[in-house]
Amino acid sequence: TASQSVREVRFYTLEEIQQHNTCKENWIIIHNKVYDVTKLLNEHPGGEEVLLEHGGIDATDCFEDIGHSTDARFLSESFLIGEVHPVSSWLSNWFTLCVCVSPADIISL
Ligand code: HEM
Repeated sequence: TASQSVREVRFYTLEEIQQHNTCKENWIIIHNKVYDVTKLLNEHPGGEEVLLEHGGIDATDCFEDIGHSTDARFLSESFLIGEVHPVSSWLSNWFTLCVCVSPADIISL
């Protein structure tokens, strides 16, 4: 039916994404999209270390610096679970610009 073809976007705040950075789960952010790469860890050709290092945070620069192939980008789709909530993302950028700290630092206080 028509309703089934509509893909809903699940939004996550940066705080929620951080909460899934545990020894059991590994969520990362690439271009404002959220990926649960827990099941990729063992199979990632670049190793699990780089993914773990970016758990709960933005891995866009690292992902792009490596120059991932088209295949890798296609593969990433299967780990996509949502997007960073726009307000959360905006606030984070604002904090980083104006206060030179990330909200994650404040939350951890
Ligand atoms: C959903 C996310 C990701 C997927 C599906 C993925 C997939 C892949 C694949 C298929 C390769 C083999 C080379 C290629 O096809 O381009 C690769 C290599 C690599 N990836 Fe990823 N990757 C992801 C995220 C990341 C992130 C976030 C980082 C860095 C923090 C990273 C770092 C690397 C490195 C260092 C290599 C090795 C490059 C080399 O040996 O020349 N990857 N990845």
